Amino acid sequence: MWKLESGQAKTWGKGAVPSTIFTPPILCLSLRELITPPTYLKADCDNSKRFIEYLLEREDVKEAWLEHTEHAFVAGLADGTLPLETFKYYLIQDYLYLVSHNTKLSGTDVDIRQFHALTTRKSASIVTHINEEVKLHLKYCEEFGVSKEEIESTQESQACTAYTRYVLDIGHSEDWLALQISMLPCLIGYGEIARRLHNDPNTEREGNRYWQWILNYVADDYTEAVRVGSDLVEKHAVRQSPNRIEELVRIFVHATKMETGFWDMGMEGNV
Ligand SMILES: Cc1ncc(CO)c(N)n1
Repeated sequence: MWKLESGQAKTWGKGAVPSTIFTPPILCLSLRELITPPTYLKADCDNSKRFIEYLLEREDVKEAWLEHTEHAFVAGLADGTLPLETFKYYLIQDYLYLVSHNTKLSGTDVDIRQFHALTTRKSASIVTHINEEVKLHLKYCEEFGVSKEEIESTQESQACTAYTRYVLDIGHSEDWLALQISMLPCLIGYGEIARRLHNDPNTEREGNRYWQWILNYVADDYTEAVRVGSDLVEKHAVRQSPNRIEELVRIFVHATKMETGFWDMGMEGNV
């Protein structure tokens, strides 16, 4: 994030008139950076590829992405073999995860620029959707015999805490786009997993108690949230320098590993 160095503050004119002179970030970029298109728009790339597509096809992203989207937990949802207690524990933690994102990212208890921006810009749709998902989740938990009281008396797992605090940390220490990228695996991952399982003829439908989970994430409201969130990232990604893209990719990979950690936590039970 760009901070005002103490040496940058200057008094302007006579008396105590304002002001701090802020060095715009653009001055700190080299000319080369400014005129070089982002790596994924270079001549040797297929320019029609959008940023997210480019991201997911990168060798250094692919492995982490597959580990998350094709996790054993996901396979257990697809064929219905995931033990019920495992799923219930995951569900509780997922609720705590969503609530944590919801309250912390909605700007209600964090007063920093990015979070205000999140609630006031269109990107709020991501947070708004989380809001919706929280409500849905409670109903879904009930169907599995998990009450609100049980959820609220359960401690957050380490994986849950690590993930939500990582996103918060990016929000505090980086800028708005970095925050969006740190939430991108969360947004697009479940959408991609559910779409794949939904289209796969080998997925158990009848008699699979987790089929509804798949349906939840192919539902219109979720796919719409994915579309809006993705479009927003696309819009801003084209304006980033190559160095910045590399930084964002690192954030994306880290957040993806946090998603995998969340499934691991689900499989391993109470950690
Ligand atoms: C851990 C996790 N990632 C993504 C989603 C989708 O919003 C979710 N509910 N939980």
